[in-house]
Amino acid sequence: MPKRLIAGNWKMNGLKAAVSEAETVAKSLSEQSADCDVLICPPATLIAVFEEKLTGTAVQYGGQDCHTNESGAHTGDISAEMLADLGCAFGIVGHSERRTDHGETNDEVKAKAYALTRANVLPIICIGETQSERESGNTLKVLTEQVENSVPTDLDGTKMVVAYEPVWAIGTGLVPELSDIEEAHNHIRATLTNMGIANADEIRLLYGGSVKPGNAGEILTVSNVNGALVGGASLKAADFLGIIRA
Ligand SMILES: O=C[C@H](O)COP(=O)(O)O
Repeated sequence: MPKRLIAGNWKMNGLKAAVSEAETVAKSLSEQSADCDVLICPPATLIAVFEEKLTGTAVQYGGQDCHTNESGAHTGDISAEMLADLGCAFGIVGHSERRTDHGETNDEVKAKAYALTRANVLPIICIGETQSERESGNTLKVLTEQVENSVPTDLDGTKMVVAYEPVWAIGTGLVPELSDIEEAHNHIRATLTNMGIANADEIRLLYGGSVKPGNAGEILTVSNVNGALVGGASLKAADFLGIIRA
């Protein structure tokens, strides 16, 4: 079974003072190690501060998005190489907020995953159904389509992470039944295997959507759940540590 990954996504939250929360997490892990990898993806404005404060600690850090090109005239964008330059271990791509706010397609998400791989940054590829897709009984169909079209087939399974985030569970306090999470994760694993991806059984499948200290323990026991992608609860060290220790 792959080593668990507990990843925090700060989204568009956090000024410089917030880095102390990440430092508190790192200090706690130095006093008592955790049986999982720990990652925080701050806003791009803080990545250089993370490099300064967290290099050499047990807290890895990463980006929330990247451009597909290495450099060029793309105002406001950041390349995978720029993330690598600051020591980012991972990069999130295809988060539902990027798909919604910026109209990102599966093809673009896949291209971004390749860009990260080019720069030796591990992609965390996000997928997940909307509420209406779930209500119309199309959850597994949507997941199949997203996995088949967002995940590169020629990357080794140890070199990527897939995050299942039901869109309706993000930031709402709503969480699927554990049996629904299990069905989705088993389906995602089977789809990745059917795609012929090498070491598909080693791909870490994260669950994301209203993960809190109080529900993380049971979610992390679900078959084929190899970690969590945490939004709101990753902003405060106490909450994030509660999930890491769950
Ligand atoms: O990337 C993280 C997810 O969108 C989950 O966010 P949340 O934990 O605030 O629901």
